[in-house]
Amino acid sequence: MIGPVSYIRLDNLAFQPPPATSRRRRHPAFDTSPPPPPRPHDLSPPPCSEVGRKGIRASLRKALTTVTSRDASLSIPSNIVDGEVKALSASIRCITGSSVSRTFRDAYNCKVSTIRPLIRCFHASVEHLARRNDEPIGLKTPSRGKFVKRGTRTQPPVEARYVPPTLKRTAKSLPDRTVDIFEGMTIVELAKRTGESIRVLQDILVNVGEKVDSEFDPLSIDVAELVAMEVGVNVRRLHSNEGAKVLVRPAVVTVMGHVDHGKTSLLDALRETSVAAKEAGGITQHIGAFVVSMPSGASITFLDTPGHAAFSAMRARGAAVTDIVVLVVAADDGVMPQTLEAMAHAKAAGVPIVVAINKCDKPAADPERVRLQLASEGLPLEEMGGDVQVVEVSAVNKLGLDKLEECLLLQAELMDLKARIDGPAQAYVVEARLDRGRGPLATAIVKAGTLLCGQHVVVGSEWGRIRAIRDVVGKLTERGIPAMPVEIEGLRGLPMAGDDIVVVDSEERARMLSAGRKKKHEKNRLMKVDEEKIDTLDSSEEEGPKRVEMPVIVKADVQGTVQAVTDSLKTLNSPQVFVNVVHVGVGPISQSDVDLAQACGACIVGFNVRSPPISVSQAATRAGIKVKVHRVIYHLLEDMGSLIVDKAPGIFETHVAGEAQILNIFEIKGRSKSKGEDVKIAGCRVVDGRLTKSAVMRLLRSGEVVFEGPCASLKREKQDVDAVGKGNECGLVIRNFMDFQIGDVIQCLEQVNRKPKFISSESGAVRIEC
Ligand SMILES: Nc1nc2c(ncn2[C@@H]2O[C@H](COP(=O)(O)OP(=O)(O)OP(=O)(O)O)[C@@H](O)[C@H]2O)c(=O)[nH]1
Repeated sequence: MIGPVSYIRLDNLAFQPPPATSRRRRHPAFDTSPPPPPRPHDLSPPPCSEVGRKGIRASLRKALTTVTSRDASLSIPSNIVDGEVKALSASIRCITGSSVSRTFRDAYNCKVSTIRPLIRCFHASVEHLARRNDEPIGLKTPSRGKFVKRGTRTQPPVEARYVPPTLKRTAKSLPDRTVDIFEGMTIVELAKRTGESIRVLQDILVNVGEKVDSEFDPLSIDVAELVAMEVGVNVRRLHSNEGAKVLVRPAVVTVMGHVDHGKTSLLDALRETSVAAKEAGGITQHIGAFVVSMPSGASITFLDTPGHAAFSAMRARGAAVTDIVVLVVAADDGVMPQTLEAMAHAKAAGVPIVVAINKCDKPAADPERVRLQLASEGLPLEEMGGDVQVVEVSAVNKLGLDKLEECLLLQAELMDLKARIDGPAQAYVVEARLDRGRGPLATAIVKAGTLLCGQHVVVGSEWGRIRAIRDVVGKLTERGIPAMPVEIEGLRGLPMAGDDIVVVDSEERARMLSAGRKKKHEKNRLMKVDEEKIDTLDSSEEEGPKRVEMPVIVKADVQGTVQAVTDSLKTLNSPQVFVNVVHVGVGPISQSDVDLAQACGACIVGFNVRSPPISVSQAATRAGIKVKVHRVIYHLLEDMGSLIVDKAPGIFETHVAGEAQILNIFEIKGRSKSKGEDVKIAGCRVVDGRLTKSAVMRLLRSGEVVFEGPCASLKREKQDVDAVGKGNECGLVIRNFMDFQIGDVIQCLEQVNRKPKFISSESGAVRIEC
């Protein structure tokens, strides 16, 4: 389970300016300082034997004091995970502007080989801390903090302190920079784009086992990606079309629109005119895409995943798979929230829209109203002088389909869609699933080049050698060409919708690139979890109740639904409960899911998967793990919503449970049980609700609160009672209060725990309201 991020503060350490001989890149904040005094002689490396004993933290502190060589209030997360030493190294780099090895070398002013034991000690200390820690994740690489200098140009800084970045800024430090890389680029070019020094890149090259003689030697695009990933930037692979054969390619089209406006019906109707239906006499289509051929010989590739989830997922990974969006709007219903959402998606992705006004056969159909609505939403329709084509169709009666196809062809022609057909393929995953017999299968759209059987590929962070390629009807084929939907077999793991497919030279390269991407992916994931936590943290801090975490494991039939379910679950995050998706996977719920759930106290959510085998269900029941399997996303969210509501601590509120009026006052001498003091009893009549003995009483006089305190005694006709209802008379004593007056009002205050509510809107959006 993820615990809160805690920090070991290394404050108040003595300021030790860097040595005069230091070759370290110095921070501007230190540039005005006088020549630093010679390095103290007592900086001898701590003995390695310290590691592993109780002095671990002290050893780390000492190592860091030495490394940073200055007053460093560096925050080191105490829950560093194994393998995250790099992140700590990054914070060292952030402070000193240099790598750990180099910082040590500079601090000791000697060769790295001489102080290697100290560096090892440092790494071992961190790793040991990581292993000892129960909280497995939650580390953030500190983003660059800033140095605050005290002192002026003439006066040397008396205090220079590294101010660690705030939690919020740290979490926002997700690597969002993307650089373009291409085959044959040099280290110099890569250094320019990534902003790293040539020297650092050369070191990384050596680490990844690549030998480059000169900084002007061309790098392969895979090596460039590996190096770029190591310095923490995202990459976009550019492929040159120079000298390649470029041909017109079919358009790839996605259908989007509001719930129930007829997306599936329209795709079904179009599919009937598709190649698959014609070739195989209407057999069930094999993969999540189909191709419609026109009499002119042109064709259109339709992606068979209506809805926004897959589209957003692809766009999030920068996969420009879709060329055109068909926006389906029901003629009777008009523009609805998800219509606008789809428009926004297409606009953000820069993808042109063709509008299909559906259900025109219905008596209540009003296509003109839809046109006006779309125009008022800023969509420049062709009929109104814009460039967005509109077609009236009826998916059920199959009317207007040929017109829609014509419009799509025209749009494709306007876009002049061309692709290189020679050379290594550039492709994107549309959908991925696990087949029992054939292993991971990915439906992909080739965007350029040719994908061949036998090629080594890296797909997202998975890799494999293509064992078989199948076309839309499941027929084996040797190659995949631009805009052709294919299913590939032979991957080692399951990729995700939107992942890119990269062809590499060898298995070794594929393994290496895949490992690099996995590492980066995991790092990003951890940072994202922190960012999500922090996003809703502010309000929870103000309101008081401590935020609890609900770990969840998501299993679904295909990768696209895994993503959709995960994204939907995140919408249920609230200041009181944080839904933490700790693991996702494709396929049925297995024993290992139950084991994981038990280890981290998670519940398991299955969507569109078979119920788990009896042995697995029994194991889950024994371990007290909640397993929820659903086929309708709304039911799943509703179910999870009630779990979240149960788990939420709620907010305690004071509630007036009853009201009484004082009619008489009795004074009894020496009656107090503890001290034998006098006691005053208020004789009251309950005028509203009820008074309970366990509650707090509030005394009001002329509407003003005079006193609040616990009830010391509540009696009815000399009998002690727990509660008195409306209309009854009673005698009441309030602890430490005797100044009753006839006519005063006594309110009975009870604490009520207000739990959050699960709210669902008409458009299907859900949320938890606190
Ligand atoms: N009369 C009429 N009904 C239609 C037409 N197209 C779809 N429908 C009906 O509208 C309902 C919803 O159609 P779907 O194709 O499931 O709509 P959808 O947009 O895919 O729905 P979601 O997948 O839930 O978002 C079904 O009952 C269809 O029969 C049409 O052209 N005319």
